Amino acid sequence: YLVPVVILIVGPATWVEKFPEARGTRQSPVDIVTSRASSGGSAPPLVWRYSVNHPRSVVNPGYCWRVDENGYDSELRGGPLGSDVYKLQQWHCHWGSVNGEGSEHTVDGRAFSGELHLVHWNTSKYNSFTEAAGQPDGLAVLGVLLMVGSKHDELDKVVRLLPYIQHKGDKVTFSEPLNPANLLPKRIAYWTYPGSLTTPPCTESVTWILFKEPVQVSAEQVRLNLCYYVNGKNV
Ligand SMILES: C[C@H](CNC(=O)c1ccc(S(N)(=O)=O)cc1)Cn1ccc2ccccc21
Ligand SMILES: [Zn+2]
Repeated sequence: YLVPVVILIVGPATWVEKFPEARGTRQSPVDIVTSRASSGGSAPPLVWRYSVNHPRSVVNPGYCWRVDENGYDSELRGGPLGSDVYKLQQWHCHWGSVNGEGSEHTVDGRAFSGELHLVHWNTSKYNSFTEAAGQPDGLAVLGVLLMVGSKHDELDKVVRLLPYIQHKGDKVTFSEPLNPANLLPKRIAYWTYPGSLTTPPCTESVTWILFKEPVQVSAEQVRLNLCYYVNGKNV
């Protein structure tokens, strides 16, 4: 007898049907082929300043976790961003189900255990994040590659709250001082390219800035991230 084979394609391959942007010319993530990257030339330095003492919310959006900055002031400018000033809207992470394959971007074909995204929007040109999210120069995302190593103290301020947001839509607000700049690597060399949101609607509105140096997080911190987002606890 013939076994009915139902191939359920719910991943990126079907996104094009619902989100025409996903068929675009600047889709993210990409594999960074380091030999083809040009040197930065005379780009101005990338500069950032974040607010530390304000209430933040950790949300379970249904994949990994997201920290909302709740509109508090911050600035990202310079580098590939021309003369525009961008503001941090939220930051979130992407983990894989198995250690060592969670990152979205790969470097010379190599994946990392996870990837942190600090999402900024262009306040020089647009009036809201949602408006900016639809514009080619609307967003700038700092990408940080995560690898298993020593425990990350700043990230732990979020990881220790994960048990309280086990289900999709859960949200917990905390006011412990936290400096997003401490999530970035010590050396700030980066690759940059014009890309898109990596999740639907995959809008081509992101100037990607991916730091070359990975940041270390402990195996326990990866496990905690995984156990709340892999066993379907957040559905
Ligand atoms: C942005 C909004 C929801 N998506 C995001 O905020 C988002 C941010 C960063 C990434 S990543 N992984 O690339 O850093 C992915 C998604 C979708 N959305 C809602 C209204 C709206 C209007 C135009 C375009 C998109 C719009
Ligand atoms: Zn992301």
